Amino acid sequence: MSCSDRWLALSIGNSRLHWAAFSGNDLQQTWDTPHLSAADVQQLIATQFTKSAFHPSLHDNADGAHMPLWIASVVSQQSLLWQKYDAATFITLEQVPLAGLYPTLGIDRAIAALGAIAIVGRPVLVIDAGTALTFTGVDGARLIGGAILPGLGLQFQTLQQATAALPNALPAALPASEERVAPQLLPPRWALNTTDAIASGIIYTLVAGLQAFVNDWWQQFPASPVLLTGGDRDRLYAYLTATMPAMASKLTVEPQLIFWGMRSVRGESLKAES
Ligand SMILES: Nc1ncnc2c1ncn2[C@@H]1O[C@H](COP(=O)(O)OP(=O)(O)O)[C@@H](O)[C@H]1O
Ligand SMILES: CC(C)(COP(=O)(O)O)[C@@H](O)C(=O)NCCC(=O)O
Ligand SMILES: [K+]
Repeated sequence: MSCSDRWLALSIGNSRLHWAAFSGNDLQQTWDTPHLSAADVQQLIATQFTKSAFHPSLHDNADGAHMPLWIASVVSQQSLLWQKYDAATFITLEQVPLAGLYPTLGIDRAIAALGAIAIVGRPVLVIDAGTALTFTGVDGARLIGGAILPGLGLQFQTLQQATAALPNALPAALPASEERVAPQLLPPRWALNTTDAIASGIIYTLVAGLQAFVNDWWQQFPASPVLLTGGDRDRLYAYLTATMPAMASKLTVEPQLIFWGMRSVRGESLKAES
């Protein structure tokens, strides 16, 4: 692969930015950053992403050509900052080859569904445990539909913000090695202190709701793969494993769905050009 095959994928979510460095179709690195200021973006463009604080894999990006940047954003204030970058491509729903998309569907959901199709085929259900938690189901080449609710972090935050006496009781994340096998991370359902009571209410309700959506999906599409992605995927998977191990064992955690989807969109777009 020559340097000119390198490109960046940027998925702009409501909490943060998700980056991937590709060489052609090979995903080489992924990392997350906070949302950027206009000055940050200008500097990244001016230095062609080689700024030391940015990402080590890009330090040798010095071949002169502007690094292609494919952007999928659900936060317009953040994507607008890249509008003057001549090597940026903004992915829109028109570039997603699925029928039944409605105009206000989040591009992240459409692209994650494409990514899921690319790796496991269809029908497939994507659960994105991000700022919002979303269900997005596709069959054949059509969006079946989905649902949106406050994500795990947001449920804890909003309860704290809207009440006078409640703390933010989001349990600390476990070290990665322990995350998938840690039943002790669950609070008792019938809690006897405030922190546990909040965690119990949010977590047991969330996993019960998730089970209801997944079971309904499997009634319509028996044995369809169900993929779990987003920043809270490991935490949620740990809760599911602890509460409903049989269901959890049939779900697949896939951190990079959005990038597989962006790779598909780019591939189709390059094919159409040539
Ligand atoms: N470093 C982090 N910064 C922000 N959120 C994080 C971080 N690590 C884990 N999370 C969890 O990820 C969730 C956000 O998911 P993510 O997929 O990153 O968001 P989005 O794509 O909507 O910006 C939060 O609810 C939070 O609990
Ligand atoms: C539902 C979302 C807020 C999820 O965003 P995220 O949690 O990934 O930051 C985003 O996909 C969005 O703004 N969707 C538009 C509404 C819809 O999908 O119907
Ligand atoms: K997301």
